[in-house]
Amino acid sequence: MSVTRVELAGRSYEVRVGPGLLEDVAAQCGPLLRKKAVPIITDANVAASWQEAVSASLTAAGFDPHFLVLEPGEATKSWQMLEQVVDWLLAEEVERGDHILALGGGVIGDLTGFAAAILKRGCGFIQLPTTLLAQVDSSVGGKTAINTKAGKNLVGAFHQPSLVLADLDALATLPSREMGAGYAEVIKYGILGDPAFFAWCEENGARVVAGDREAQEYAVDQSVAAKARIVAQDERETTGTRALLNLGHTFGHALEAETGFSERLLHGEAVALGMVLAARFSARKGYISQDDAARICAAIGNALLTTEIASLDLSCRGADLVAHMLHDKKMDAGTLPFILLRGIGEAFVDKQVDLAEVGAFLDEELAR
Ligand SMILES: NC(=O)c1ccc[n+]([C@@H]2O[C@H](COP(=O)([O-])OP(=O)(O)OC[C@H]3O[C@@H](n4cnc5c(N)ncnc54)[C@H](O)[C@@H]3O)[C@@H](O)[C@H]2O)c1
Ligand SMILES: O=C(O)C(=O)C[C@@H](O)[C@H](O)[C@H](O)COP(=O)(O)O
Ligand SMILES: [Zn+2]
Repeated sequence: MSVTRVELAGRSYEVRVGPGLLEDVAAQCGPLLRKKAVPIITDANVAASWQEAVSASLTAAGFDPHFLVLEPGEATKSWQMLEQVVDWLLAEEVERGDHILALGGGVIGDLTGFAAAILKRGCGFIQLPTTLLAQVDSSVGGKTAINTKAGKNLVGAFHQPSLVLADLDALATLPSREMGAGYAEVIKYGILGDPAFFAWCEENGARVVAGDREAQEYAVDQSVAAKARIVAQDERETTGTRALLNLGHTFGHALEAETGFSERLLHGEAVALGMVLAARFSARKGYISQDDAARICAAIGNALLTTEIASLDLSCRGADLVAHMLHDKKMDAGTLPFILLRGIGEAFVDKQVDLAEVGAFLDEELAR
């Protein structure tokens, strides 16, 4: 098992990565569980594969696990589900000093984390991420949120977990499309800040997605270390450092909104397309070479991810995607900062982007 600490004044916590962590959840969570009853939020797909193991570990240690099993999918990050979760936690008599367990992917982690942030003005929670995406990204760093009609993650809070247990065994039951989507957030760390890791991804990305355990372990460890470093520097995205983790997301969230937050386009798939667009737009602006943009597209495509928005068959124009972007949380006094690239491993925040130019660029991409 490897351990990375997310260093935050007074609220540091461990991210443990390794096999067998869900089967050992009772011992791993140890003193964080103060009461016999343990509230656990999960979804039906995760429950089918992992509820029994988690339940057995807790029961054997004298705990009484109580599960709330939700519908899988992005639509679960909603006001309605938040209300259901909060009402259930209140009925469970969860107190501020208690910990709620989030067993699942980013949807369950973001929703449970937000419920924990607002329940009794803030109680504890533990992330048990079961997707590649959640292990490398969403379980670490304390961004929690739900979606609203206006867009992605628009209501939420920064609320850090007390512990993250990333069990590599969980990846064995993950559908391959979800593995590809998670891989987008892995290669993101290379593209935004680590050319050596990007080169490793070029060589090994296909192995990660195909389920090679050694490659997955390396990818998760490197990603968690990168995210922990950035979050420790800029927890609340105020200095610009954490904003780099939004590489591909301004384009990506607009694509998710346009496709109705549906199965048509998963978050990671949208981020993959968004990073391709950020790379091509950076090349168009002369910030990076066409060769580097092509290298980024090829590395993303190698992991079986779609790299052309034209393949989505959207019936919209560039300006419609730009309209979605105006809800981006990075909007600042009428300008929208974009995360662009000066090179592979050199992302930066560009506050001078002309949205009309973005619209025209997207019209070309939609027609490619
Ligand atoms: N908070 C953050 O920093 C952050 C970072 C990245 C993404 N996100 C959010 O995360 C969400 C996407 O997360 P995701 O990709 O994990 O999606 P998800 O939570 O919807 O999980 C993907 C699918 O895999 C299933 N699943 C999960 N684990 C499984 C397992 N081990 N075996 C079998 N099936 C399993 C789920 O039921 C679901 O159908 C988006 O809402 C995105 O906005 C948040
Ligand atoms: O942790 C961060 O910071 C990120 O930006 C990680 C992203 O992968 C994640 O999708 C995040 O939720 C997007 O941030 P948002 O602030 O645009 O919702
Ligand atoms: Zn993301």
